Parts: sequence; C-alpha cells; structure tokens
Amino acid sequence: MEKIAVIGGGNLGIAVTEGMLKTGINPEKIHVTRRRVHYLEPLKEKGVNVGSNNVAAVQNADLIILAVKPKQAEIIMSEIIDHLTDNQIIVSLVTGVSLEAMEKEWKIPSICFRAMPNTAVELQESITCISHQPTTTENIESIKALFSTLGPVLIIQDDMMAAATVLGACGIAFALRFIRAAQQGGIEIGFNAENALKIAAQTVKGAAELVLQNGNHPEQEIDKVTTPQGVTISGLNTMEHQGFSSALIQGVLTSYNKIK
Ligand SMILES: NC(=O)C1=CN([C@@H]2O[C@H](COP(=O)(O)OP(=O)(O)OC[C@H]3O[C@@H](n4cnc5c(N)ncnc54)[C@H](O)[C@@H]3O)[C@@H](O)[C@H]2O)C=CC1
Ligand SMILES: O=C(O)[C@@H]1CCC=N1
Repeated sequence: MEKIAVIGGGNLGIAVTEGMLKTGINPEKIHVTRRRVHYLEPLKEKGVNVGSNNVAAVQNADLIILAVKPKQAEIIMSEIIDHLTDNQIIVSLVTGVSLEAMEKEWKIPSICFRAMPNTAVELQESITCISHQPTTTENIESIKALFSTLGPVLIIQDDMMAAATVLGACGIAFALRFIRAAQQGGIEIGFNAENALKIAAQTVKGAAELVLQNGNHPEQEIDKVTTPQGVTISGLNTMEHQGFSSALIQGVLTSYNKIK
C-alpha cells in the first residue's frame, strides 16, 4: 500500500497505526485524523502525519481506514464522499455497518472492504476478519497482506462480521476479565498484585499457545492438567457449578444480539 489515511485516531485507529509502524512501514505514508489532534502527539513524534482535516487525509491516500463510531462514520462519509476517487480503497472497521449499507447509505464509489481486528493489533497479535462484496475480486490480496502483518487473517462472509466482532474484538475484553479475576484469586491465595497478574496473564498466553501451536481441542490440554482426584478438577468443577462456561456463552450471545 502506498499512502494510508486512518480516519478516527481513537482506541482502534491508534492501535492499528501503532501496529503498522511496528511492521517497519514509513510513518510518513500514514495520515491519522481526529478532532482533538493533541491526542495524536505520540504518533506525530514517530513521524506520522496527524491532523483534523479528513478531506486532506483522504485526498492524498490510496487506502482509507475508517475507524470511527457508526454515527460519526455517516457524518464523515458525507464530508469526504465528493473527494473520493474510483481507485481508492476503503476499509471500514466500523461495527455494525454492512457492506451493503456502506454502498447504499454512504454511496461509496470506491472499492470497499470491512475488517474487524482487535486492540492487540497494536502488538501485531490481532486476528482480523475481513469481508468483501462477492463482486470484488481485485485488491483482496493486498488488503489481506496488510492485515496479515498485524496477526492472522480470516476472509469471511459479510453477514458473519457481527459474530467476528463479538468473538474477536469484544473477546479481548472477555479474556482480560478472566485474567483480572484470576489475578484477584491469586491475591487471595497469597501473591502480591504484580506477581498474581504476571502469572495469570502468562498462563493465559501459554494456554492459548498450546491450542494454537498443538492444534488440540482445549479439553485435550485440560485432560493433561487434571490429575484424578487432584486439585485442578475440583477447581474447574466448582467454576462450572457456578456457571463459568454458561456465563461466557451467554455474554457472547448478549453482545451478538445487541449488534444485530
Ligand atoms: N475498540 C475496539 O476494540 C474495537 C472497535 N471497533 C470499532 O471501531 C470503531 C472505532 O472504535 P474506537 O476506536 O473504540 O472508538 P473511539 O471513539 O476511541 O475512536 C473514534 C475516534 O474518531 C474520532 N472522530 C470522531 N469524529 C471524527 C471526525 N469527524 N473526524 C475525525 N475523527 C473523528 C474520535 O474523536 C475518536 O478519537 C467503532 O466503530 C468500533 O465499534 C472495532 C473493533 C474493535
Ligand atoms: O464495544 C463495542 O461496541 C465495540 C465493538 C467491538 C469492540 N468495541
């Protein structure tokens, strides 16, 4: 990609930009906008172009990444629409706005994609789900290549984007809440907060790697830890009696139903 405009330098826009910078991209190729530009000072110090002028940012860009809230997106699209050209690519990270709605309501003349990364994109540890119109055949590989530098990528149907948002993007918060709870348990059994957090977080990372690298079902790895009549199975069963898995599944469904 030549020049990239990130419209909306908030939580996700900044995380995506930081992730791209870690790939070694020339910071001068990136232009990030938000209204209160002073919040973008750390990016500016790294050589990224920052500002509040969306039109200026998109006029100079080959790829436009839209990282704003749905209501803000509608206003911004009406502001920039007349300045877009046919060969520009728009990637929307906006939750809950389908490709069909983007074309019908935003009247986008350019090629458009949706991408759903999560905030671990900052560390190149996201998983990004990408969707495109069935008729869009060009540029898929270059969009996939860009997000592949920030973690694994899955190309999915656009109607799966709500599910991708919940499992992947909201999922960061769900996993962090597990880590926080484990830390609190760790403090109760004697660790100070710092060590309890370190152990809880690294253990979650290790568990994830066991699944990702070994390709095993989580329960296969759980079987290796649960000594008969041992302490792990007692803890696990107590968690399940308290509704651990059920709470998580119900939370995922609640988030999903809210997007829908
Ligand atoms: N935070 C997350 O983990 C994820 C968020 N998303 C989606 O990405 C989008 C952005 O989310 P966040 O980064 O969390 O929101 P945010 O509110 O932190 O960021 C949006 C940014 O856009 C800026 N903005 C608003 N109006 C603007 C304008 N006219 N011109 C330029 N900038 C403007 C805001 O000042 C803000 O900094 C949302 O649609 C969200 O649902 C998607 C995946 C993950
Ligand atoms: O909570 C939200 O609405 C957005 C969608 C995914 C992450 N943040």
